[in-house]
Amino acid sequence: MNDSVLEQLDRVLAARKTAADPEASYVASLHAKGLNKILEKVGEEATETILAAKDASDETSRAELIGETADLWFHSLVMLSHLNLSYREVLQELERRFDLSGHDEKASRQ
Ligand SMILES: N=c1c2ncn([C@@H]3O[C@H](COP(=O)(O)OP(=O)(O)OP(=O)(O)O)[C@@H](O)[C@H]3O)c2ncn1[C@@H]1O[C@H](COP(=O)(O)O)[C@@H](O)[C@H]1O
Repeated sequence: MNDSVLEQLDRVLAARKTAADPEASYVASLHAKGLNKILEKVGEEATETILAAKDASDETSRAELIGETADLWFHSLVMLSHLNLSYREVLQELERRFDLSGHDEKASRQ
């Protein structure tokens, strides 16, 4: 597999935005319902992630936290796609902050 999962998902999300039946595709149904519905889902998944994290004591609940975080990331990607943005801009921003922080140098000095 050459492409990352994010890259592959990005392509699927782009295709669902323009050429998919909302009856057959969950992502197309979110786009058809509009930004407010997508933001509602992001909020719901963020709350579910927080609740799962507060209860992440054993293997089962930690697996639930991973699942909720995946739902949150997924719905955040749909939100970005709806607004003609993608994970790439977010990664660029994280890279920029990482470069600015001089992270490696600081850590090795401690
Ligand atoms: N990664 C996901 C993914 N993660 C979560 N979900 C869906 O997100 C929803 C999560 O919402 P909830 O847990 O609140 O469940 P719900 O009560 O059914 O949701 P609502 O009725 O409130 O909308 C579920 O319907 C999940 O199926 C996803 N749906 C799709 N994908 C990816 O998106 C691709 C395109 O999907 P389609 O557009 O459906 O073809 C797929 O190939 C997958 O790779």
